[in-house]
Amino acid sequence: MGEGTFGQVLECWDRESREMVAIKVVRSVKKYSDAAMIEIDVLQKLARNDVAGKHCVQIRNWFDYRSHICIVCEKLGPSLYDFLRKTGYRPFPIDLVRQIGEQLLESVAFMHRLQLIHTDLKPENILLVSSDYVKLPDPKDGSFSRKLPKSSAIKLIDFGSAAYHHQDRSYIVSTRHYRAPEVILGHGWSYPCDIWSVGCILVELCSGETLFQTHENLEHLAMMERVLGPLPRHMLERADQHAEKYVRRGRLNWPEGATTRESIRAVLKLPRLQNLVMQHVDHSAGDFIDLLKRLLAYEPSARLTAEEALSHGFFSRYGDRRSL
Ligand SMILES: Nc1ncnc2c1ncn2[C@@H]1O[C@H](COP(=O)(O)OP(=O)(O)OP(=O)(O)O)[C@@H](O)[C@H]1O
Repeated sequence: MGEGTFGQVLECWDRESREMVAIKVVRSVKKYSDAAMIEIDVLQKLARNDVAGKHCVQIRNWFDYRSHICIVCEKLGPSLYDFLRKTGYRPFPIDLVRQIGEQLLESVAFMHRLQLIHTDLKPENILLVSSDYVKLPDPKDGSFSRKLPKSSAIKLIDFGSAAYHHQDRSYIVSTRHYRAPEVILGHGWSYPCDIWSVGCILVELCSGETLFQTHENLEHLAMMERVLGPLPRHMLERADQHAEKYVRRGRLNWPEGATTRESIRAVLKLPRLQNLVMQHVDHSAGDFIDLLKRLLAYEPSARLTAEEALSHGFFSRYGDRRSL
């Protein structure tokens, strides 16, 4: 069902419970086995606290097979990334973005209440519960070629990088595109780094494209400034020894520090957040833009918490319609 540096996820038939399950078979390398044991611990804690099992993938069992840690979980559907990829990166309608966004924030709020930070939220780690989809008429030509999930129900997976609030929080976290500015600038991080990732994910669902498509720190920060406005001086001035080279006289060293002309062009090509959203959303665009600005606030302490975000007008002003 999936493959990575950690090992493989296999679809299996559980003869005792008579159901299909997903088994994560971890490579027999100490680094990965240790991470898997942490993931098991987190999955068990989540399961104990989420009796209805609606926020996160449910662990069924685990065992050690010839020094491969195997984690047995309920079988879920495709990831949001897989769904987008298979449908040609076609943006999701705003009502679907709202339903997914609300559940995502509920799951993040649930983790944060348990003092857990996911640290690797991205469309690959958000799975649709069901693989069923509906075909809808394409507004352009009327053909039934537009695929959407039949149900918007989602759950989080991949707790291998989850961290407790009280742990050391100085190392680099998150997959590049979903990484918060305080992580890049080496300020240390906490719950707000998950919220930044949620902001990036919601933009991606509504546009079909990764918001910050980059592989380099300075270019990444320049992209943020292009979409969201200038980074505050006090944040730039607090950059650690690895990041101080991105700052000159209290501002981002851009475009002077760019490595190529393509890089400058890639940044210039990006629209402001407001324009980006307006290109894809008709109704409720105002509420959506306001929510995104608060999820993508540079200053971590100014960013909404998951709980606060759930009370935002983008969710409260519209009815809850789980299935389309
Ligand atoms: N319960 C599940 N049901 C269905 N598919 C799953 C399930 N768990 C994992 N997968 C698939 O396997 C992939 C890898 O799983 P997971 O993200 O847990 O591994 P990982 O080591 O953390 O991967 P990564 O290298 O992306 O961090 C997922 O992206 C998903 O496609």
